[in-house]
Amino acid sequence: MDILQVKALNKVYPGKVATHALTDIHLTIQKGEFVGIMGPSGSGKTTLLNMVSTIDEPSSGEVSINGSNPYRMKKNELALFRRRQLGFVFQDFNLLDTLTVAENIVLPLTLDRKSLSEMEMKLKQVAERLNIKDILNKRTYEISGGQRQRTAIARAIITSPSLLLADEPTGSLDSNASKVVMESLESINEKEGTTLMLVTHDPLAASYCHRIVFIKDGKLAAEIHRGDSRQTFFQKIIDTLSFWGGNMNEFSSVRV
Ligand SMILES: Nc1ncnc2c1ncn2[C@@H]1O[C@H](COP(=O)(O)OP(=O)(O)OP(=O)(O)O)[C@@H](O)[C@H]1O
Repeated sequence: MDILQVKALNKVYPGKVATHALTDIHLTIQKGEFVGIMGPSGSGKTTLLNMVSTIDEPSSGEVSINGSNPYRMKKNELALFRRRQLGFVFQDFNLLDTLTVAENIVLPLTLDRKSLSEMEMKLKQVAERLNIKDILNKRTYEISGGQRQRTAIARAIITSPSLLLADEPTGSLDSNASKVVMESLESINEKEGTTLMLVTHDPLAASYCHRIVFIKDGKLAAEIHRGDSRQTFFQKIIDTLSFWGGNMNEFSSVRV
């Protein structure tokens, strides 16, 4: 079953000199897949993520998520659709410092006016999955970067979204915390069957994906699939990045 279908997608940013950020993108992501998007700086990764997350509108083409085209929805319908069908994880966590970890996590359910017992049950489930049970009563400034990102992931999955979108989720973390965060995303994908789309510069983070789509100058340039070995996939990612002209200085030097 297709969770995401992107067809003939184009995005032009108008201006004195218009930027053709995406050209004729076709991309399908099936239920349960874990797909990475990579490419050099300015290649169009964030633009693609913004079109899928409905943050910004395509200039032409189609986006379909779980069978619905969000760009044909009215404003209220779209807000509800985003809250129920999509989960977001960002580089800088986007947590509210005035709330505890638990309050941050249940925020989407509060907005949906779910009962207290349902919130407590779901909070327990996601906190166990992300291994953050012991920090639920802390404020977000009292926990580490890796714990903050796991809190953000817990908040993103508490509504059981059809598609979890992650934009550089390890970008602000050291290599140990990155590993724990990527293992958490992998476990959510494997155990909950959550479909994931991840934008990253980091080959190590990308090596957790099943499939990586490379973008160059706004066009799809290559696609590689992971076999049994993450180590081999990591090397394949490095090779593909250097072949497609990414500046290797942009990529982290971590090793599996
Ligand atoms: N709001 C905007 N207005 C005008 N041009 C934009 C806008 N956002 C992005 N661009 C341009 O579109 C192109 C693609 O940018 P995008 O941010 O999608 O790239 P990226 O691959 O995510 O880059 P990075 O890895 O550096 O984040 C670039 O040339 C960028 O300058």
